[in-house]
Amino acid sequence: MIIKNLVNDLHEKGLFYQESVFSFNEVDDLIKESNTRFFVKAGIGKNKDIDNEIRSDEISWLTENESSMAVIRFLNFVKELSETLNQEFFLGINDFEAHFANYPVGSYYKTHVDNFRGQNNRVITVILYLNKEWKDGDGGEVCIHKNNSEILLSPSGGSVLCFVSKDTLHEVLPTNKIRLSLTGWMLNSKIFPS
Ligand SMILES: O=C(O)CCC(=O)C(=O)O
Ligand SMILES: [Fe+2]
Repeated sequence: MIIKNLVNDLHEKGLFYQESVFSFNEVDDLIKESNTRFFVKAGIGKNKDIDNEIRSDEISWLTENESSMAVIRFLNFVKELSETLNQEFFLGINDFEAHFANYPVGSYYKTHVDNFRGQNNRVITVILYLNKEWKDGDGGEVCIHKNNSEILLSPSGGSVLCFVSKDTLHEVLPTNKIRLSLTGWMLNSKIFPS
């Protein structure tokens, strides 16, 4: 059901957001998994330049051989979604990349689209938020800029946000609490030179 709603919303609005897609148990397992991992400061663009003016989160990429059941559940969710999107819209999705992202207090990610200049192999962005008990005032909302309006969404635990990567301008507002997520991109292999 979730997958069907998700595909419909992506088709009609280029955007899907829903709370409680993953349970608090699943969120807990992913938080535990993130605590075992090594994070590095996130970079910008192909060269991974560090620029604290643009983004100040820390990330830990998933690898080819993840063994945590919680991560595998997330990957299976993405696989089912990619297969459905390919069947319905021939998007040619054939790969996936993802990282945990940890935003320390005060950090943010300024307005951007999710493709490096001259590349558009990121087709759909999928984010699972891992913050239990997120309240108004905690900041860290994701802000989507669309058709001259702004949509503010909470990074509350278990919520999933998906959008079309190439033309969705978005940003992460400064967070007042540590903010954790699992962020990924469904890829197709087409990379066009700039
Ligand atoms: O965590 C979010 O809400 C968005 C993160 C983001 O825009 C990115 O990692 O490209
Ligand atoms: Fe992004």
